[in-house]
Amino acid sequence: MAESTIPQTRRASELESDPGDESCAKRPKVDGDASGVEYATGGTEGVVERIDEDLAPLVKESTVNDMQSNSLGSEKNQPPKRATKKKRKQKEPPLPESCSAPDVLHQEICHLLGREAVESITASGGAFKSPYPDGHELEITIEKVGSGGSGIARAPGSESWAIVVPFALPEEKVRVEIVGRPERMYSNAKMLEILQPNEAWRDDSRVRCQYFTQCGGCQYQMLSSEKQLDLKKNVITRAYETYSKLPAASLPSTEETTESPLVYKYRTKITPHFERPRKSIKPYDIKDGEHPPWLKIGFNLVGRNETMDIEECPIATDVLNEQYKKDRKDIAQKIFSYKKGVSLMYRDSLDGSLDAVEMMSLSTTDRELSEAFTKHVCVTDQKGLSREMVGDYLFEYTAGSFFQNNNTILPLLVDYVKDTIAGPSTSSGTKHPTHLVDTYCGAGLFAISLSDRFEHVAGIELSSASIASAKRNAELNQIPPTKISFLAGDAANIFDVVRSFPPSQTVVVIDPPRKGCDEAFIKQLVEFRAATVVYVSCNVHTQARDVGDIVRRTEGDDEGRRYRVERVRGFDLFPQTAHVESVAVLRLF
Ligand SMILES: C[S@@+](CC[C@H](N)C(=O)[O-])C[C@H]1O[C@@H](n2cnc3c(N)ncnc32)[C@H](O)[C@@H]1O
Repeated sequence: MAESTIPQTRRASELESDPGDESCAKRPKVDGDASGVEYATGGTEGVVERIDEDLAPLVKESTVNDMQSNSLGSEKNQPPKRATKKKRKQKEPPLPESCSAPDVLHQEICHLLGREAVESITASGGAFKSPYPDGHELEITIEKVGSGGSGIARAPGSESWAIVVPFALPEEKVRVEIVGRPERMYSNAKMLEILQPNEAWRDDSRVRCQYFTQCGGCQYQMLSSEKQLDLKKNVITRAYETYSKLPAASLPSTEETTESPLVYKYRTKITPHFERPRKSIKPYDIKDGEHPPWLKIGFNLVGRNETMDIEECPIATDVLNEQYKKDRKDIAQKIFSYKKGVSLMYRDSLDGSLDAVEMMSLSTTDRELSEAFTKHVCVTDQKGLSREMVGDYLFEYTAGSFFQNNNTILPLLVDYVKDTIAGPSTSSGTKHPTHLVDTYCGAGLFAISLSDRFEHVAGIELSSASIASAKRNAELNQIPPTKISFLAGDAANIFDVVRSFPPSQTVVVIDPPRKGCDEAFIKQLVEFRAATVVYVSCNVHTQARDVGDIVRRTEGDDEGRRYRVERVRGFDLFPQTAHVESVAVLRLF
């Protein structure tokens, strides 16, 4: 197993091209070639770190400042206009793409201010006309927490403007400073002082990280676990209300969010980054142990595309922090040798010194005694091999490719899917489905973990590296190829492969990246009409959109076989942050 003390690095721009890292946008169209050919992809990652969804800029240019400077200037004292220099009309930025983080926030602001009011202000050209300039200080009372984790308030004395404040809680009276240009119907603000805390929710003694409120990674460290779980449940409910477009009566109540067994030290992958020194800094010998004050290695500052220096991350596992701290020293020593900015990768793995086949052949007692099942190491090479157990199954995958980032909650997630597949028992007893299709299967997490319940299992995944891992994982877990098969390709291609699977005895698991499923996939899924569909997602907004689409497409079916949403539940894969993993179960009736 590749385990390296020198971090293998690549530029942030390369990481950003990973398919799994795409933030939610318009439903993707299928690429020209959907023929089942292999697509070579790099590593993938379902959850984007460091994003502050509430503060993600809608547009870079054209805000009220520009518009006002164009419209408010008095004609009297202006020099005569030159006939050749025509004033360019400022265009308002387009609405954010449906389901994107800015759109989710926009919908929440519409809900707060009233949709009609927002529409009429937008029609009159006032959507970017803030009552406040950058730097203005004021006192406000927070009304709610947005899905991205920030507090949202109505501007005092104004029914038509909102203020978004990270780390502020409902009912809190806070003094804030407006930062930056206005966004559509709101200003961003930073909290200066909490004048009246929400004592029922806030307890700052819970905060474990010295960088909390500066780093953009966590939003909720001041909250109890129960409150975090509750907020995430509400995010799911709101997402379905807003994006599924299904009648409220047809939706089940969102179940209680499943808590992560570890709420700190759970994160098994982190990707801190740093920039090369500015050209104005002349190279010099850095003393042993010195960390130049201008060198920032870490994660983004909240709401900014700027790195802050971070020595450790308390939500990451111990082995990751140990290796990272060591590497920071090495990087500082040789910082002038870097010609480009670098994204580092740290992946927690079981120690790979014992051969995987040998490891899996150990008896239960020997497993309990063997370090192979307990000793953790840190893998820093994107192409290195990482290894982890989920329940009784062993998974190996290349460290830079997709694997879920919180090992402690995975058995709970897998068991929920397993139990829910069985369906409600009937008077004639429950007949368990016999066939499983795992789409967007990565290294085979669901296909392999659920395989003991099925006669035949098929998985599909775009990344050929992940498919190679899935095949190897099936072997390691002694699942014969006559029972399980994996295909590299676009998810929609699986429906050609599983023609022999009886739909009434088949479960389809869907676990796409943040952008959700494309139309070709949904169309074929609906045509296939599996008895049960389990949709796992790290972006509940695209999930709600897709689930609504699936259900609507089966309305009016001649044979009356429609999908209904039977269950929806969140899993807290990312405690202390506003992210939630959501599982929806659709059953054909
Ligand atoms: C959120 S991950 C889920 C992986 C896996 N189910 C797991 O839990 O480990 C999404 C996966 O979808 C893959 N993917 C992205 N676009 C795809 C497509 N069009 N067809 C098939 N797989 C795709 C990514 O490579 C990534 O492995």
